[in-house]
Amino acid sequence: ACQHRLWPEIESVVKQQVAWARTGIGECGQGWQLFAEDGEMRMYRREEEVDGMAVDPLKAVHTVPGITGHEVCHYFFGPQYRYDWETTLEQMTVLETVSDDTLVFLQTHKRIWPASQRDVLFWSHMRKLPNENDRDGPDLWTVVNNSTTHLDYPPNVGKCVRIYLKVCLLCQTRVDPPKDGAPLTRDNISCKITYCSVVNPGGWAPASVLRAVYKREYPKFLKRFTAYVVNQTKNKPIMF
Ligand SMILES: CCCCCc1ccc(-c2ccc(S(=O)(=O)CCO)cc2)cc1[C@H]1C[C@H]1c1ccccn1
Repeated sequence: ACQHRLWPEIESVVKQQVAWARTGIGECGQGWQLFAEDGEMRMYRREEEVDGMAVDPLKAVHTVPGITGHEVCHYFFGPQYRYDWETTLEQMTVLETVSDDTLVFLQTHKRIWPASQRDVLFWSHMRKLPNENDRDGPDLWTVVNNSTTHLDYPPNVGKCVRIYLKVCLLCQTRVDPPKDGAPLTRDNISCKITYCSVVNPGGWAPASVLRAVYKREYPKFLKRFTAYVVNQTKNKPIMF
């Protein structure tokens, strides 16, 4: 995979996205609005427009007991699970298997009235990262999704407007070992999740419609996805 045409871009985008995900909300400077809260989940957005279109950056943080960062990234990255948790997905195709940790997807999402239907073409890369802050702590895991091109699927040819996105899911496992030195169970682990996304809707869509869609869909997506991972892993050995 190191000699693949996408490799240089993957390297630089992953480093940039992970650094961005690691930057706390406070450090990011002002402009972040908390727009959704549910238990441990906090969702922030910043109102930004490009060519009159809302492309509001989103940053969500969540802590989920009983699962690891590797498990969260495994179920987010794997195409075989996506229809189970991605409610707005209409069609998903793996266009290219670059390597076992890098895929190219084409997805069409359900049309959201009154905007026209959207599709998105992106590479998706999953990677384990060394835990810089705590050398003997568990590693971090990340999945980065970044819009790309594919000669056979030029944008805006069919009925769908091509959107452009950059997404980073960064996961940090936390282990609280049992006092009595008993073996680890899922009661002793939790995962701190940071989900960052910037979605450019491609063609025109009213900012009010886009903002209403994001406000409704993002909290739903993160809650449904994390509940899915808890349910899929609860009777399986812990995947660190
Ligand atoms: C007028 C609406 C235009 C935008 C429609 C649209 C398209 C793609 C996407 C999207 C595509 C990929 C990702 S992901 O994180 O890489 C996971 C893999 O699927 C995430 C979100 C979102 C939305 C917007 C529905 C809104 C929405 C928001 C969160 C989740 C689902 N839907």
